[in-house]
Amino acid sequence: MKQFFSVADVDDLRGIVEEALRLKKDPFAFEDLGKRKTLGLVFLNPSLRTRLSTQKAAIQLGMDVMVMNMDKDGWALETRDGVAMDGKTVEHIREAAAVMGQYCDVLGIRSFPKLQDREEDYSEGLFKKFISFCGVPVVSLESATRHPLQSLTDLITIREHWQQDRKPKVVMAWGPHVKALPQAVPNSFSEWMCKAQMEGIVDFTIAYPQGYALSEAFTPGATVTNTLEDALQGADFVYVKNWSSYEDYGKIHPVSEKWMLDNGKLALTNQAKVMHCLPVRRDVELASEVLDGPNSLVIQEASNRVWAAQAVLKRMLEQLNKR
Ligand SMILES: NCCC[C@H](NC(=O)CCC(=O)O)C(=O)O
Ligand SMILES: NC(=O)OP(=O)(O)O
Repeated sequence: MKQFFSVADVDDLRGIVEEALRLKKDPFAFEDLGKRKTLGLVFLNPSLRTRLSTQKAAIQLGMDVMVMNMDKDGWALETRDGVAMDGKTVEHIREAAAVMGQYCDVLGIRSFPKLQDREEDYSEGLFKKFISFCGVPVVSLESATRHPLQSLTDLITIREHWQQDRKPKVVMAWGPHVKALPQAVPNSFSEWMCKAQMEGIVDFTIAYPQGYALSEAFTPGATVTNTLEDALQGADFVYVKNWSSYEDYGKIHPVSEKWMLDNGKLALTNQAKVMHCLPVRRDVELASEVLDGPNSLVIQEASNRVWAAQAVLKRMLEQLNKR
């Protein structure tokens, strides 16, 4: 694996999930694979889970890890080409990425969308430039439009909690929030679930209020509804997430119906397990009675971030060692 940016970088969905679950059973089975290899994690935005789980995964593979909080500790980064840097930016991504590629064998980068210009965000310009200038394999730690380590984790978590013969009904349900959030997590979850649906692993439904449709590029084959109660009927997993409007890009539309998942709404499901990528705003996005209740998987889900990252890094190291 040379990059991990989207579901398209994985050619065997079932295979990578089983690989991650084997690593969970035997975390140090490949502790020499990453010996004398360095992982660099570059953050342009905050992170708890991605930062710690990816470090832990790398350490368990024997790698050394360096973390750069570019937003706080780095020079102000210029990403545009063809501009004289006579303003606030100090260093161009061309040099910054190339230099980090000299120090590291694998790099990860987190860069959220600005939510101002849809075309700019959805072009993934910063991520693509980082890949082309650093010259080493790159793992997305959440880009403008996707969060593949989270989505792989989510598929692993569903697989782990589903032992029945029939396919589980997985519902991604929009939840309220106080501010405009990216579409990266829901785009990515949908992209992974649509592929899983095509491979006969799940049935996938998305529920959101009017005005919150995602880009159709991320939802091929998904069942879509604007009624939360309809979606929840018979659900085996409910994946709660807020996102801002894609159509009216980055905006929040007032929603009159109650969209926060609480125990009353959860009762409509097939005793569904409840998932969320975290961080979550309690009693805004998701009721604390659900988060603290027996159906919540959020902590196991966060725990599984380690195995998703370890499976991805293992594949990258195997590719590097072939050279
Ligand atoms: N990495 C997981 C989610 C990150 C981000 N959430 C946030 O920015 C939450 C911010 C807040 O609640 O103020 C998102 O939704 O894409
Ligand atoms: N779920 C997730 O990516 O969490 P962090 O933003 O804390 O890394």
